[in-house]
Amino acid sequence: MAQSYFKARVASPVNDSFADTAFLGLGAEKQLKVEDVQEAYIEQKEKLVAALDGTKTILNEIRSFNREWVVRYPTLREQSQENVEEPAGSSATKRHPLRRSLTFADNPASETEVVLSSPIRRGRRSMTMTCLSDMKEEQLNAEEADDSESLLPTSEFQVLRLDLKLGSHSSANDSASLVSQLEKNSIANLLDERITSSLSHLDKLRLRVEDTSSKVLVTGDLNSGKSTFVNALLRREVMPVDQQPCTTAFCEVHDAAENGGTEEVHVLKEGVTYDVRDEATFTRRTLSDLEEIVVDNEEDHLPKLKVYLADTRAPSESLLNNGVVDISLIDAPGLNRDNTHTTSVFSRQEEIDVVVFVVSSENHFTLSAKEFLLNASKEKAYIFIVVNKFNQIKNKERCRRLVMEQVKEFSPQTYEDAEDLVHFVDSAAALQPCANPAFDDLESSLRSFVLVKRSKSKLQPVSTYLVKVLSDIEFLAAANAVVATTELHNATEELSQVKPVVEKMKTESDSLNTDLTNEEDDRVSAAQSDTRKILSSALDRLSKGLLSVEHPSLSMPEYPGIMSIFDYAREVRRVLLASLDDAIKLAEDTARTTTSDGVNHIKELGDKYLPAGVERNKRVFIPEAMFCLRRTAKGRRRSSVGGAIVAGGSHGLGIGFAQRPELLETTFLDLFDFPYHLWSHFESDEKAKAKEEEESGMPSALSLTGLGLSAMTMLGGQLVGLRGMIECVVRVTQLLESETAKKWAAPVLGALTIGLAGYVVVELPNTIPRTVGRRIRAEIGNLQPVMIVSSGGPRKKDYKRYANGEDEEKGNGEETFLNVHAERIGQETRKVLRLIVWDLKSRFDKALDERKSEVRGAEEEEKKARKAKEWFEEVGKRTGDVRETAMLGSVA
Ligand SMILES: Nc1nc2c(ncn2[C@@H]2O[C@H](COP(=O)(O)OP(=O)(O)OP(=O)(O)O)[C@@H](O)[C@H]2O)c(=O)[nH]1
Repeated sequence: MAQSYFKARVASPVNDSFADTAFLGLGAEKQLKVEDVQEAYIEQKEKLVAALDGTKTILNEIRSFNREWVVRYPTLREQSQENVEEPAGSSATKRHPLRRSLTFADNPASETEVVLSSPIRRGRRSMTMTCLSDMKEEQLNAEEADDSESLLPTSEFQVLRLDLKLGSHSSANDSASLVSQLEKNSIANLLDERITSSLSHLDKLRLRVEDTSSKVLVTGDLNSGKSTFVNALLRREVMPVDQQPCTTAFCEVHDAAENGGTEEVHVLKEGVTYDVRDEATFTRRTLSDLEEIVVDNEEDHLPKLKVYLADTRAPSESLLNNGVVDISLIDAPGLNRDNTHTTSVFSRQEEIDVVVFVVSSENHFTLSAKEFLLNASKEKAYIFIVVNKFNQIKNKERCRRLVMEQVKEFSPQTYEDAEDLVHFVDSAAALQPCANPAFDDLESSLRSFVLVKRSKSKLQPVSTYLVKVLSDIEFLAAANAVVATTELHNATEELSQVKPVVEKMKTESDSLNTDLTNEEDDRVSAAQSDTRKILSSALDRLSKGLLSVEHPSLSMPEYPGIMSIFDYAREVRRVLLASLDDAIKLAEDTARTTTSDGVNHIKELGDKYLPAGVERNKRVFIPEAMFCLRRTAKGRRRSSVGGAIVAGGSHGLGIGFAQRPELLETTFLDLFDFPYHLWSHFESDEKAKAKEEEESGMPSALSLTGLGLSAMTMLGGQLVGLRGMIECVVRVTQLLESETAKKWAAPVLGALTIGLAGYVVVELPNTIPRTVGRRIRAEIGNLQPVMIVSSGGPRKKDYKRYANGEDEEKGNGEETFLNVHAERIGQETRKVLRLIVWDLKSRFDKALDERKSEVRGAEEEEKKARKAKEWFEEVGKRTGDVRETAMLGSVA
């Protein structure tokens, strides 16, 4: 297997084993070692390829996971001792060395205390993070002990770093303003872009690892002697050399064997992939054209050349024709020529395996040189340094010392291996035929670095990059696992609070409905029955000649004397009717109180059934608004708006009966309730007949007789009680039939007349209120018309029922009166209660729906957070494993 990595045998006529040892310039006894190195290289290369693929898979997974769960970009900060609060009950006296403050770019103000930990797995460590609040003291102590023997894991981004200008120096205000600019999603997008570019770099690295050839980039400051150095390696003056800056192209020097043994120059065409066998991809030129092609090109157009050279030297001496791997030497433009050139060189260094940096011993490292080297050392731990033009330096030791100090600064690992990697030579002298041991030593080291230590020169950069990316992923995964754990806790906590509320509300929904229905029905029934009681008692009192209800502003009129008896009867009628209005008002006031109690109780039910945090009904109930007229938009008074019911027609409430002209009409019957007296003496059919007459308004013969007698007695200047008058007529008739009686008739009649006159004078003032009251009570059923109006307009049915009791048993108008008012007041009560009941029900239903959706949301969050937590933990572990593979692959 190792053989396949040796240079194509067609180009090397010697046998394998001889070639391997001889070409490498090693003794035959070292042959075994070379093969071992090749074997190890292949093994390491395969591991690295696996690690590369594993890393790509993980990065791709993070990208797609980033779409469903926004991956957060974390920052870890050391804490100052005084800011640290120990967890309650902790006896720890000193702060945990791995304790950090975890913040996120999208919310820098919020910090989570975490402890980094590195569980030992197969001898390697991979980072995990635990919230301090989730850790027990023993765990803290164990971590501390563990840490004392180990290195801290990487906790800062190296490759996936986003330039968000965040850091320990940013003030709280800066952070706060940053939050508004950098939302979670935009940071996630930036991270996605960073991952994408890292993925494309991994692709390049993979190609490089798979590529059996090695690319050696020769770069350095302008005029430092790069072309001279390449010529010295080739022992030919091929690359144009000038005292003034001249190289303005990338010249990639290959063994002519790769071009069928022909020495020539291929100028690559832009935009097409170069193929040595496809002339369409390049322009063929001769070596003598090289100077013309390389020198003075436009700044924005640096041609790429393939220069094929036949190195006539033995494979043991030649770098190009080495018999092991295809090597290409790239002569690049000087770094500090201008920006365009420098940037181009910077970008090329990513795809090459070995950087040979040529520095003039006269100038040491310039600023651009240091910048380039610092950048290159991020990936390439080892850099081959050629300190050129060394012969002309007088104080060579000082030059060595100063150069080495600088090397140590930008690449400590190169400094460690300085004997092999840093060479002080004179390239120009190497082109002379005389011996140049320093350059020979450099050449041997470079051959060894490129050929034998390929794992160091070719694989190490890949491994270094991979380890950095994987450490970043571990950090990212660990921090996001903390976020997911916190979100999981939050969701679980929210669920534990909201779920019981929803369950309670679900079970209580029915009982709330029952309570509300009962409350409404009970209050309406109470209002109706109170109305009945009040009005029924009012009618009873009326029939006894008393005010329906006691009222401070209402009293029975004084009896003015017999001469104003009609006026008295009219006034009595008006006062009694007004008192009936008061009774209705009293019934309404009682209903107001009942409704008010109902409203308060419903509010209490709201407090009982509505969960905390739900806004209560803040509307204030105004009882006075019940049974009130409201004005319409046009200013017309409506008998009812919103269900107010008007008793008393267009006169409105409270001035109903007492203002109705037909009710105020006073007749002789208010003085002598003739039918009433007749009922006491005649059979029931007569009673009905009389009542019928009264109702129809057509007096019968009897009532006419009564009327006639009343009129007669009034004409005589005296009033006689009806009962006495009738009795008198009956007795007189009986007496006239006997002779004895005829004798006594005249004196008896005279006495009777006197008695009757006395009775009228004394009794009549007392009987009028009773008579009028009884008559009003009887008239209640015949009221014409009483407007019963609801919010939907007049209700004909009620109108009729009240008007003539059509639906009721005839003559039961009083019952109808009670029913209509009980129903009216009940309706108004129900209307108010129903509104507040509806409000409470809707609040309850809305709150239940909201909490149900909160539960659904929290369940979804919990599910997502649990999945994310498990996912990040799994990715963290997997990344740790891949990192181990990547690190194993780097053994030189
Ligand atoms: N004495 C001495 N002169 C050298 C050495 N190397 C290069 N020079 C001279 O330095 C000058 C520049 O050499 P180049 O090889 O063209 O330098 P370069 O770095 O390729 O130049 P650019 O490609 O233009 O950046 C030439 O005059 C060389 O002769 C050396 O090792 N010793």
